[in-house]
Amino acid sequence: MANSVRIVEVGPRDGLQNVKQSIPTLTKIELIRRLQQTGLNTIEITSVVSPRTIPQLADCKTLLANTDVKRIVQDERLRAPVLIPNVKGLDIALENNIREIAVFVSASEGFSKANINCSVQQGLDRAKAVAEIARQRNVAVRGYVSCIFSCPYDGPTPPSAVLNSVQQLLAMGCYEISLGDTLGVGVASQTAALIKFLVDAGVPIGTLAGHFHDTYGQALANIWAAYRSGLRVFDSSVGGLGGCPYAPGAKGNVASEDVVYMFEQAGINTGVNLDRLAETGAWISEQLKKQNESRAGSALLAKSRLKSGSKESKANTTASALQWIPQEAPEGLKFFKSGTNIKIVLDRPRNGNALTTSMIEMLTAFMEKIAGDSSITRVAITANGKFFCTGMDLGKGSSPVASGQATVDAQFNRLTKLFNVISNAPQVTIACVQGPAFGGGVGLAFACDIRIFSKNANMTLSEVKLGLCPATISKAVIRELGIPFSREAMLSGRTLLPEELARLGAVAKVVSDPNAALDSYLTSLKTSAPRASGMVKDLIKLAWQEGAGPKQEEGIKALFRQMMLSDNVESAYGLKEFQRGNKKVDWDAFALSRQKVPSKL
Ligand SMILES: CC(C)(COP(=O)([O-])OP(=O)([O-])OC[C@H]1O[C@@H](n2cnc3c(N)ncnc32)[C@H](O)[C@@H]1OP(=O)([O-])[O-])[C@@H](O)C(=O)NCCC(=O)NCCSC(=O)C[C@@](C)(O)CC(=O)[O-]
Repeated sequence: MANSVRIVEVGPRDGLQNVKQSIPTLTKIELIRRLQQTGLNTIEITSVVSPRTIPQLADCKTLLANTDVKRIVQDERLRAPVLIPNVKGLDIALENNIREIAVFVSASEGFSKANINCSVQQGLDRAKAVAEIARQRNVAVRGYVSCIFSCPYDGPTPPSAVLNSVQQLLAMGCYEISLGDTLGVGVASQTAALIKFLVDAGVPIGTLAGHFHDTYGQALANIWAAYRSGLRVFDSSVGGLGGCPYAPGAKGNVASEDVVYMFEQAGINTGVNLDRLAETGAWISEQLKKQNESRAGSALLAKSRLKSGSKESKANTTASALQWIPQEAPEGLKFFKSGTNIKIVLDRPRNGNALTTSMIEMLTAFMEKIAGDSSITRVAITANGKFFCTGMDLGKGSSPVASGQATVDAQFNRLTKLFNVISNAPQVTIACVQGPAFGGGVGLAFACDIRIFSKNANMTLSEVKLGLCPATISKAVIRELGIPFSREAMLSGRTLLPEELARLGAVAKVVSDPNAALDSYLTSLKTSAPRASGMVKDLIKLAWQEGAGPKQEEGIKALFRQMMLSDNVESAYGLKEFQRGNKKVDWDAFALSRQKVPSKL
């Protein structure tokens, strides 16, 4: 037996089309982007359908026109089929340079009539018209046959009916036929028997794929039986997204995480990063406010939370432990959300979390994105591994040091933008420094409003030892440490210890468990009103930038007016709560209740 299989991820199409609530296009695009980062090499991205037939995919044109989706579709390593019902849909796909499509037919008359309002043969003729044009345009075509075991209208499906559809789809040029147990009623013995029937009738085993739904909990057993019968391609849906329109409340597609787990545990390679897939399943389930239907995904995430050690697990057992939901994870970074809090984790531990060009840009873009999101009130920055951050990437071939003028200017702009966007964030920013920081890493921590330090963390403004100077970070460093201390620290390049930084007031807490301390600090800030916190930040900025001048006076007056005037909903609410005896207002609940535009996270 070959020891690898190909997983065809159908979540963004088959999964989402069965979800009841409306899903923002950006969420769909983000799902596709995350799936691509798991190593999956086939992702069915959408279906070009009439908005009336499938309202959930009404935004297919917008999605296909999106630049991120276009880039993903053109990625040579990826198959990104789009399901096409007719020639009109194909035209739209071709306009968007789709390189692969899928056509679909039913093996049973009743389902064909109900699903696409025509007979099986008419459906096959329609698929043929689409496939022929696609083939002429060098577009690969995949075929689906639904109701391989049973039809909700006609009952059991004869294997000969499946064979007829498979043979016609192959004849029209489909390179692969996915056999769909649409109702999820089949069992392993039926799966093996059907595959044998098809192969005995001359269907090459290498052209078949399995598409199993989990209505009766049989999907994995069917997949394993199909694998043992020689199939090497399986459709599945991340987080078990989807459902069965004929069995309300029943589970839909088998979860991709469960399939990957099963094969990888059996030593059969899927090429998929299961941890990333599990995080994606949890993320999309959270976005859709639904239960994560993947058992393997849920179990792996629970285990990794425990494993991430005494630190996180201990934190999670304390009263103030926060539940962090994974969000985007661009290279070298991980973003999490918990209520109105965001946690950014530098995640390039092998290189001490040194800041690559892409990390700086992604971090800046993320901070810019959340700056306008009134439902986010705090942002924490922390890191994985031994170091918090070893500063600018100094690696051979990746460092912009000793380059041409344009590269140097671009790096200056990049770093300046990053430190500015953090310094000017409307949210309260907290650096949770879990290990030593160097150069730009020190800048990152000092660009934040507040710092929590692990006992083994420290800071080194090491630039001078490398023949460099702490240029772009100096604004934030001098602001927080003051001129005499900064001068000595920068000139000596010595290690600054947590206690001396705490004595200066530059570090709020020195703790043995920084993750737990971060969670509990964030929880304690629930009683600080978000707009008032923004005003505090403005006051500090006025003192620092306009110290004792007329502009400081004017700025303070403007802020005073803002807080006192009757149209300040926050102070009006705070006062009302105080007068009714509530001394601990939950400002997170207030922020979420006032959110007008849905959060993009
Ligand atoms: C951190 C220790 C003490 C660990 O010292 P160690 O424990 O002996 O470990 P190591 O030196 O073997 O480092 C572990 C891995 O991290 C990598 N690494 C580590 N740092 C970086 C880095 N910056 N860029 C790229 N890679 C880095 C290092 O190359 C190695 O990777 P491997 O060789 O195993 O593949 C040592 O590696 C070290 O001294 N690193 C340099 C730290 C430093 O001086 N950073 C300042 C950078 S300059 C800067 O940030 C300029 C800026 C932004 O401030 C200018 C401005 O303000 O405008």
